[in-house]
Amino acid sequence: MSQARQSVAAAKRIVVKVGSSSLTTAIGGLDPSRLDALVDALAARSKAGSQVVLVSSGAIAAGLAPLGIGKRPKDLATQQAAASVGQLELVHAYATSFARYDLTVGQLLLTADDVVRRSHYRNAQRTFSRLLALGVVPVVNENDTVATDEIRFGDNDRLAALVAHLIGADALVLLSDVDALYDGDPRRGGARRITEVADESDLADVIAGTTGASGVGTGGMASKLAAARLASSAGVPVLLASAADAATALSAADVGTAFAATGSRLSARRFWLAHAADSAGSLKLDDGAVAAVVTRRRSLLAAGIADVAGDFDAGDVVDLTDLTGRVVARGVVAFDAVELPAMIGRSSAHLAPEQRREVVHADDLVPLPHRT
Ligand SMILES: Nc1ncnc2c1ncn2[C@@H]1O[C@H](COP(=O)(O)OP(=O)(O)O)[C@@H](O)[C@H]1O
Ligand SMILES: N[C@@H](CCC(=O)OP(=O)(O)O)C(=O)O
Repeated sequence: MSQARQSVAAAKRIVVKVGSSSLTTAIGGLDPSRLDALVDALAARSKAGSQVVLVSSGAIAAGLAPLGIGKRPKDLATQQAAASVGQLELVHAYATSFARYDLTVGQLLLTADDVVRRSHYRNAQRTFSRLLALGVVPVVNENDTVATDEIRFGDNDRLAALVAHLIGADALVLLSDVDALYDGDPRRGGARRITEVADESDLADVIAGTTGASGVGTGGMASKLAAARLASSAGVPVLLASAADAATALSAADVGTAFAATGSRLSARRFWLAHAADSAGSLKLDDGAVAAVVTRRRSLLAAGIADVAGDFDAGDVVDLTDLTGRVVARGVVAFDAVELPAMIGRSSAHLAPEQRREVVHADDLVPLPHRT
């Protein structure tokens, strides 16, 4: 059995994400028998001593039937109305279902702001940890009713990966309507199941579609793959499996696709910087500066900057790119955007005394893995 599967089986703290398509019926609305089957598996895990956090989609899908709407609406206002009605149905169904095992659920609705702003990030961390200490099963979703297009996570796979790191989970399980990652969309036939992903090379031939079969979810396999990469590169092993296989998936059986943790666990601050924070602009680095910050983990000095874009203030997060525009790192910038153009390309000796300091300090800088 692979290390990743063992980690899922042994995880003391585990985040499980389930997609809309795994909770709803073909004619719309929640499917109580599928929801109960999922809760059976999660409750068993909880009774066995693990802390379980459930990230559940399905608010919009669950709201369609009560509102007499036939298919997933395209406009944001109707999606929000459906989520408003559906989220209530969803948590009520979970509360009732977990109560069969004397387990209490708590609802946590997050917006992107809750992880983008550092003070909010810490606050969310505290809430999770208190809920878990109290033996509650947190049921998490995006706060769809207030999220606007600009501030949306947009997909719960990413939200689940962020939550897994936020709470220091030992493993992340992504449950869907498909039983594994394949090298191509299995609906087309001839696709091969990927059982283990040890590193990026195992994903070289994989084509992940951006739409699901059900029409009720978002993002398709592409968003699951992105989330699995995000979590595994930050030290959290991931198992992607079918919701119908939840019980076996949680007990290390050979189902689904297991992603080994590739990177080391980042501190909460570095993870936030790399994956959650909004970037307010970018700095284009020459080759020497890229090598200095990415390979040698040095601070970024004005001399290595070739160009500045965006309207940021000192203290904002910016992307650092190479000369081709590829993002190689992110960091907290120490100068306002208006001040930098006159400084870039100059060595310290040619800068005013108050400008002779790092533009991005090494402690505030995270290199990003190269993605093809
Ligand atoms: N390479 C792939 N491997 C597996 N499934 C894929 C792949 N490419 C596309 N898909 C499709 O993605 C779907 C899962 O996405 P989606 O329905 O959005 O899930 P959920 O609602 O669980 O978030 C599968 O049903 C499958 O048809
Ligand atoms: N927050 C939305 C779900 C968004 C989402 O990512 O959906 P899915 O692709 O089914 O996991 C909802 O509850 O309807």
